[in-house]
Amino acid sequence: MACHAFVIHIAVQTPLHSNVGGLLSYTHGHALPPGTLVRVPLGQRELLGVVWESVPAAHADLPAGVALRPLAQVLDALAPLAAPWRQLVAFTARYYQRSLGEIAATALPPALRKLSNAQLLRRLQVKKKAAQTVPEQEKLVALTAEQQSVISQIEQNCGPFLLYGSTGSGKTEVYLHTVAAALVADPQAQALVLVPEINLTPQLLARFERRFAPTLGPQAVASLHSGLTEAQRLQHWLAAHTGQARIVLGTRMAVLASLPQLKIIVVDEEHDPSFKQEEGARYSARDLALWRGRDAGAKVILGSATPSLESWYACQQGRYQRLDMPSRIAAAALPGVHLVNMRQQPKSTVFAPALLQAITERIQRGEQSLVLLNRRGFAPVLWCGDCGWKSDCPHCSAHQVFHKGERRLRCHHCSASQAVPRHCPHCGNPDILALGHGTEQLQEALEQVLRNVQRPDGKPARIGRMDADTTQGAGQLQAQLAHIHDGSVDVLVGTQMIAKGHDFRRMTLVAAIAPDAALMSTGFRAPERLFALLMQAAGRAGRDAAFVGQQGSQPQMWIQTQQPEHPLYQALLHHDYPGFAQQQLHERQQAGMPPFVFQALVRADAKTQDAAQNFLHAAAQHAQSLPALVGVFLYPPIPMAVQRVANIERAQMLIEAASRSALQKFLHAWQPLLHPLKKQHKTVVRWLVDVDPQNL
Ligand SMILES: Nc1ncnc2c1ncn2[C@@H]1O[C@H](COP(=O)(O)OP(=O)(O)OP(=O)(O)O)[C@@H](O)[C@H]1O
Ligand SMILES: [Zn+2]
Repeated sequence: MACHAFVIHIAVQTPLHSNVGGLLSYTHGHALPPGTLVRVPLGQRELLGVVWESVPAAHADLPAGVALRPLAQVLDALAPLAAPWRQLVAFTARYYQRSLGEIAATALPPALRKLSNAQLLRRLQVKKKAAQTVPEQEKLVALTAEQQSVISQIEQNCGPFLLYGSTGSGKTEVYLHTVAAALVADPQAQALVLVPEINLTPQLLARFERRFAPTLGPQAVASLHSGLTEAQRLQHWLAAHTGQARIVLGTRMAVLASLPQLKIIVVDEEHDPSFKQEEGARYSARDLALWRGRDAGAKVILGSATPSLESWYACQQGRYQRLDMPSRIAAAALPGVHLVNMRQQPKSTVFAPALLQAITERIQRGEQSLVLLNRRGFAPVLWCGDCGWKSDCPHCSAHQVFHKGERRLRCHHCSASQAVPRHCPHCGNPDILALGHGTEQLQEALEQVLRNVQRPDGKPARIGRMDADTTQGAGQLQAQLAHIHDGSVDVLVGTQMIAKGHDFRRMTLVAAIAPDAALMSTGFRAPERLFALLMQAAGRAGRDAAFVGQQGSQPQMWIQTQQPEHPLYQALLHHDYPGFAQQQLHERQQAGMPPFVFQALVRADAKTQDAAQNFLHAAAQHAQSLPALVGVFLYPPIPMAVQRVANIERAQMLIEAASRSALQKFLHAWQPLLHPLKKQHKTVVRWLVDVDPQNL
């Protein structure tokens, strides 16, 4: 008996939905500090878990007849995860309606699951010996007046701050300075810097390393993102947990890192939708950063040239402090915006002649242009003019996209692919047409029309492309970015991935080829997203005032549209984010949409649409008996916009409340009723709750 004197409650990731609040109990000879990592048996397997609390067996209040199993192993090579980290995990689980164990497992590096205590100990020792080269100290630039003023505001106030700074206004320099100030003020302090996309990490990482590694050592800056190997991710996570890493830079997953001395958090491009995790635990890294900062007493700086309407509104309410940097560095001009009325162009026009002329002149002068189209592949659909056949995905309610280079049709929802048919599979017609355009086709078209255009060195123009298809392989992304920076690409065709964050120095023209498609989209966030995308894209042009001046060039943003009079484009014409935000917030308030209401979505996936909707109807029925339903509105279940994916029918039900706490209270009361419901609806494959959903 003495050897099992304590019952230890452990956060473990159990099979989905089987255990809601999710602590499992085991026995151990003595109490363990909360946050200790352990390995526990579950069925036939052994899983990683985190100690939540230890209770003397005599007081454990267990149901009679339950025999607990002992812990398998205590990983005490590692210091326990600190209380603030556990609070963050607990908050995330509670707020996003997940189990503690799932969030803890999401937050820990996967490699930890496989290591024994002895192996872990070895890792910790090896890591200390690892020698790395220290980059050369970067030369410090003189701060602009706007940068100075913002930095001193951050020093003197608590925040949270919204750094509303123009594209190319030097926000990165503000981050570097405020991080440096926090690290100097406290020799143990740690900083967390979040970026939306993995493709933005290499250059920012290099920047932080050049600034900090010479003084703090090569291991002071660590990165956390999905592009790391399991071994790297473990090593970087350990560096953060042990305090050796003073700065952790990463994508949304980094917000859950163990940072025992966290003093400052930066969320760059805070408006970006990628901060929201869209599968598993659907958390918003930006929102968690704000919670974590408040809880840990760390300053939080959100930065953007096109803030989210949520953050903009929070400033208006006085919840965040807004700091402005309206000017670009070295008085560089924002690009002049040209709206091309495509109603006045022949129907088949892909590039307006005036745009091609402007691109041609830039190639001849040795400047770069960026051509933006948010659709990869060659054409979104193949079509037979004789019988009306279309390249529909057999498994999804979507077309399969034509990828010409690969000679395949590929579904962007389920990844199913097949060879491109030579004849119409229905009627045998050999003339199948590619409808619409993707980035692959634009690249081919530009290679064709610009084939006789020469660069200043007499060589033919080079057309590059960057999208999810060209950047899959290891190192491809960095290699392609390097080509753009060293000037070996003259025109770059790409999707939204190249439109934001990058500091391209030789780019003087950006063109959005067919942005109207996004205007037709039904989601209420579509205008906000489109405006941000276009303004960010425009922000890639003319960043280097000296280069523009020496070239005698003019930075330009071209927009090809059927609706030049649309208020969104008119606001863009004047780079008027505040005007656009005001108009959008007004509309949202009138229509009762976020940030004026709070939303959650329940989704059900099933073999048939009826089954999915029936589950949601039953869920709504169960809600009627709950007192917490007061002030909460349940909309009727509807099919999702893409109704079927991989042969699974999907339905959703929107839940709305005027206050966050009313919504949370309701979800907490309701969720326990939904778990048993799944058992009654056998054809429901899965269901999930998405709190503060971004895609409606
Ligand atoms: N004080 C300064 N003096 C000279 N150059 C500066 C200064 N501050 C920043 N820069 C340079 O200005 C350029 C733009 O800065 P940065 O990339 O930080 O812009 P940003 O505000 O993050 O823009 P975006 O929102 O488009 O990402 C960079 O090349 C940076 O090195
Ligand atoms: Zn499919």
